[in-house]
Amino acid sequence: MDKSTKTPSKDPLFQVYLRLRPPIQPQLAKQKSDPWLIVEPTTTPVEENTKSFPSHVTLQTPRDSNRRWIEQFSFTKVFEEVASQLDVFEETGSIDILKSVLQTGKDGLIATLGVTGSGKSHTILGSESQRGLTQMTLDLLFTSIGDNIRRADSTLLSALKASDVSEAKILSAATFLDTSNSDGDWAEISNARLPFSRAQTPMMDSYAAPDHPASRQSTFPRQPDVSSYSIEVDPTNEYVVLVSMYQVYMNDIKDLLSSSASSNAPTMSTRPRAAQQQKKGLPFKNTKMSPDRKVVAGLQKIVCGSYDEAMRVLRRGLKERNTASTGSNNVSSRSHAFFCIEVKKKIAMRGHADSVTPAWTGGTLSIIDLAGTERMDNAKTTGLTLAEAGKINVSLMHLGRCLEMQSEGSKAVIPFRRCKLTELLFSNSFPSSSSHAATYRPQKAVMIVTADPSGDFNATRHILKCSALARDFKVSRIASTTSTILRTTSVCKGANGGRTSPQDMINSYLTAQELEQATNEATRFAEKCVALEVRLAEEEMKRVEAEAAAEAAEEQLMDMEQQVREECWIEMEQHLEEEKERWRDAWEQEKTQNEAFMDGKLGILEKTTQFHIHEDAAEARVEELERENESLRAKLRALEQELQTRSPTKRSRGGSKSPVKGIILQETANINIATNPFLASLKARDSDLTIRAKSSEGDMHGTSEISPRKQSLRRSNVSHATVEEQPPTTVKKQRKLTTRKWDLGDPNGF
Ligand SMILES: Nc1ncnc2c1ncn2[C@@H]1O[C@H](COP(=O)(O)OP(=O)(O)OP(=O)(O)O)[C@@H](O)[C@H]1O
Repeated sequence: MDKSTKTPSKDPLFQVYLRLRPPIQPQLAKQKSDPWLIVEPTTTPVEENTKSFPSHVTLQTPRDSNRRWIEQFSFTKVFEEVASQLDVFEETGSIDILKSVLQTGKDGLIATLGVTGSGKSHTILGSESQRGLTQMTLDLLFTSIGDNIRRADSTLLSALKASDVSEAKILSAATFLDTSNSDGDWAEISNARLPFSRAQTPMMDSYAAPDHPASRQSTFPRQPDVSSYSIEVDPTNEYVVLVSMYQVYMNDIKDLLSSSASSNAPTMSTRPRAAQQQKKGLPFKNTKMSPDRKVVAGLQKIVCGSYDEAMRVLRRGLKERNTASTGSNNVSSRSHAFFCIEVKKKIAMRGHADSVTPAWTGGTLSIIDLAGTERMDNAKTTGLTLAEAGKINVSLMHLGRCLEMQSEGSKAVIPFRRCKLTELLFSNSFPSSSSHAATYRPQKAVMIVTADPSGDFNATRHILKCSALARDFKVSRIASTTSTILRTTSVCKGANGGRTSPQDMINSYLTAQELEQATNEATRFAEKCVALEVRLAEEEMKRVEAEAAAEAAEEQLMDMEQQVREECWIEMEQHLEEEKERWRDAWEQEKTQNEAFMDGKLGILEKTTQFHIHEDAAEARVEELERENESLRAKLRALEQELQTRSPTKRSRGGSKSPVKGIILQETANINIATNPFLASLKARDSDLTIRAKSSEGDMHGTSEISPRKQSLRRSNVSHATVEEQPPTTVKKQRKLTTRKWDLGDPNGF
C-alpha cells in the first residue's frame, strides 16, 4: 500500500541537506533500542578516498507493535551524527557559493531549519572548540582575498556609500568597535551571559576576553582549519568586505548592528524585550539603484579588513539577538538571524558624458540561523515568549509550505509573500522580470535541515515532510502471528520429549485453525488500525495546513479590508471635495447676485438721496438765510443809528430793551452756526423773519417763487414770530445776554 509519493523536482530553488544531531548523552541513547529515524545506506559506488554521503532516511512509527507505517524522505545529502563541521562546510557547496559571490557577484544563501535544539546554531555558529559555517566562510574569504583587501578610509567609505544599492550606513570596523565599546563597561559585557553563549555550544571559547581595540590578539577558535582551500581572485583588483546583521523578530526586520553602534545603549541582557519590540522594522524592497533585486534598506554595514575584525563585529551583533530560555532549549533563538557577508570589487562605470567613474559592486552571501519550531506544550512558554513562539511557528509553517511546493514541481506558485521570512528567503531566487535586470542572476540557495533522532517524532516528521526533496510513503506487511505461535508451540512440544497423542494432534489442529482465524482477524484489525492512523496523520497535517491557510487568508482579508477602506476613504474625500467645490460655486454665484442686487438698490437709494439733497439744498438755504440775516442786520444797524441820533440819554437803556437787538447779540456770542443748536434755531427764526419779509415782499411780488418746503417752514414759524413779539419774559432774558455782549463784544459788530 503506497500513498502520498512526492518525486524530486529537477531544479529546486533550494538544495536541501539533512544533518542529524548526535545524542548529548550517548550512554542514554544506546539504551534506546527503538530508533525511528534510519539512514538508508548509499547504493551508488564511491571512489576510494572519497567520502560518501547517503541521501535517504526512513521514518517509521516508534512503537514496536505498530511498526507498519514507513516513510522515506530524499535529500541532496544526509549528514549522519558523526559528520563534522568541516564535512558540512565542504559537502553543502558552501565553498562554491562563496566562489560565485567572490568571482561573479552572484548572491548566495545558506540557511538552517529544524526543530528547536536540533543543532541549527551549532551548524551556523559552531561551538567552543569547533567553528561554524560562518567562521569558516569568513576565514576562507579573507585568506583568498589576501593582500588585495582594501582597508577602510574616508575616500573608500564615501565611494562605497555612493554606490551602495541598499541606502546603507557604512562604517569602518575600527569606528564601529570603538563606538560600541565606548560605554567602557567591559567587565559587564564580558561577564554577561551572551545570547550566543549557549550552555553546550558557545560560538567561541574565549568570551571572557574583551574585544577592546587594544587587545587585537585573536582568541577565536581556529578549528576546523580551512587553510587548504582557496578561491581564485582577480589579482589586479581590490576587494572590500562588508558585514551586516539583522534579525526577523515578530515578523519585523531589526538591524543587529545599528543599536550597538549607536551605543550607550544597554546590552541585550539588560534591555527589556518588550521595549525592543517597539522598534520599527526596516523595509525589504527594491530601491532606486536596485530595481531587479530586493534589499533590506537602511542597514548598518561594517567594512572589515580582516577575519578577526569581522568576528568582533559578529560577536557585537549576536549580543543584540533575541534569545530566551524555554522548556526545550536553555538558550533558544527567538528570532531568525541573518549574517550577511558582502564582497565588493571596483569596476569602471561609464557615466554621463562618457566619463568613466569607478564604482564598487558585488554579491552577498547570507548565512541564516532560523529559530526552531517547537510545540507550545513542550516549550512551556508564556507571555511574550509564547507570542514569539507563535510568530516563529507561523513563519516556519509558511516556509515549510514554500519548500514543499518547490519540490512539487515548477508549475506550483510558491506563496513566499505571505510573511517576512519567506519573502527574504525566496524573493531573489527567481529570474527578474524587470527590464533593467539583464545582468541579474538569481541567488544560489542551500537549506540545511537539522534533526535530532532521539527528539520529538511528530515535530521531526513534520520538518522532514516539508523540506524533503522527495517523499515515499508505504505501509509494510506484518509477520504472521500464527506462524510465530505455532513455532512457539512446537518448541514447547519438543521440550515434552516429542511424544504426541492423536487427540493432541486434533486439538493442536483445531487450535491452530482457531488461532489462524483469530490471527487473521487481528491482522485485519491491525491493518485497519494502521490505515486509520495514517489517515489521522494525514488529516492532522491537512488541518495544520488549513489552519495556516486560514491564517494567511485572514491576513489577506485584513489587507484587502484595509485597501478597500483606503479606497473608500479616497473616494469619499474626492466626493467631498467635489461637493465643496459645487457649494463654493453656488455660494459665489449667490454672492455675486446679492451684490448686484444690493448695488442696484444702493444706486436707487443714491439717486433718491441726491434728489433730496438737491431738492432741499440745505447749504444754499443757509446761505440764503445768512444773506437775509445780513440785510436784517443792516436794517437793525440803521435803526440803532437812528435811535442814537434821536435820544442819547435813553440809548443805553432803550437799546437793551429791544428784542431784536437781544437776538442779534445772542447770535454774535454763538458764532459757530453749524454746531450750535441755539444758533441753528436762531437762524431758523431769522429765516422765518426773512420769509416773513419775503412774504411781505411776496405779498407785493406774489408767492409763486417759494418752494413747498419753505412754505411749510413759514407755517411752522408763525408761532416763533409770535414768541419773539411776546414781551416781557423773553425780554428779561435777552437783557442778561445783552449785558454780557457789551462786556465782551466788538463795538463795531455783533
Ligand atoms: N552536530 C553536533 N555536534 C555536537 N553537539 C551538537 C550538534 N548539534 C547540536 N549540538 C548540541 O545540541 C544543543 C542544541 O543545539 P543548538 O543550540 O545549535 O540548537 P538549535 O537548533 O539552534 O536550537 P534553537 O532553535 O532553540 O535555537 C547544543 O548545546 C549543541 O551543543
